[in-house]
Amino acid sequence: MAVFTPLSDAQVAEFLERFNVGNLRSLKGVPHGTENSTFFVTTERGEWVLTLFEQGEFEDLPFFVDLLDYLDAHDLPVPGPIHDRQGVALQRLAGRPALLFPRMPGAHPSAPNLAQCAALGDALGRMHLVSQRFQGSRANPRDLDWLNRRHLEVLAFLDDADRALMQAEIADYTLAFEGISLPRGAIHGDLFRDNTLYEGDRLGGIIDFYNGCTGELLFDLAIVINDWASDEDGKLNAERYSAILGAYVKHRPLDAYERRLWSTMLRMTALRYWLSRLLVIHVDPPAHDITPHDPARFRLLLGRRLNAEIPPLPA
Ligand SMILES: Nc1ncnc2c1ncn2[C@@H]1O[C@H](COP(=O)(O)OP(=O)(O)O)[C@@H](O)[C@H]1O
Ligand SMILES: N[C@@H](CCOP(=O)(O)O)C(=O)O
Repeated sequence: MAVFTPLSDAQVAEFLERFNVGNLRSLKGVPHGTENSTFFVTTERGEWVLTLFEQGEFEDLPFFVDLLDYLDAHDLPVPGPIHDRQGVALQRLAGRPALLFPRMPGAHPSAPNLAQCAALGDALGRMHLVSQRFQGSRANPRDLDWLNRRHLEVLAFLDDADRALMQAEIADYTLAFEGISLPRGAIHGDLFRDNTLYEGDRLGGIIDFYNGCTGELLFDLAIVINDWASDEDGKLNAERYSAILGAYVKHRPLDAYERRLWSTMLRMTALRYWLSRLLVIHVDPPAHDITPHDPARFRLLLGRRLNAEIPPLPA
């Protein structure tokens, strides 16, 4: 269930008059979102996605609009927000902040093949190349400071071994990253398979930029590898790993510090999701009735990254 604020045809038809997108033909609530109300809208001019923002930091919405405008202008496969006849993207509808997007083609890849992995690495490399010049700024809401602060709230829910592991890991990351400055820019921040759409091997779109921020580019890349290149048992799949990274480094080669901190970043981003999922279950239950993601998946990934050799990075 992901339409938290229902909309009538009449409301949406009137809303569309603000834009130059044609007249409403059909409106359909999207069932599988988790945070916002999402609708597929068809007009005689095309297909659109209407998002009503239900929660989160509304003051960050202008950052997301600017970032998507910027990436769209640089030919990245993202839904550039539609601006109204006055040039304004961010709207209000049914008492909620609202954005209208083009509907991107395709479906989420649950088991991406190597061509799909390469397409993702290529797009992410291109994105990070240009995102270093993006002028907007939003601190990474899930950075090491956040880990240091918020892990304290879940320690009581862990067994002794996991509690010791989480504390030792965060202490290790704090030491490893101290005084080091990695290449930074705008990042997606949550680039899981279900935030992409593919038509066959072609990447049709990268969506859901609401964890987008400015931070370390390597953080984004490590999130991608953990989700896209891990097998069911949590081990890294060497082929998918090489396909993504090989395509990525053609656009943005990694520097010496990034190479040195790569395995630490893979562990840190695994722990980031272990922690955020534990927080959802034990500390901040969602406002709506949705099934929480399983923290055990990222506990497993963290264990694998600690105990198995990480394949070499491509040159
Ligand atoms: N621009 C888009 N093009 C195509 N489908 C989209 C687009 N934006 C969202 N969707 C679809 O709507 C679903 C929910 O959107 P999303 O922004 O991920 O919401 P939530 O943050 O609530 O999970 C996505 O999984 C996707 O299927
Ligand atoms: N994709 C994430 C959810 C988003 O992360 P959050 O820290 O903003 O909750 C997941 O799979 O857990």
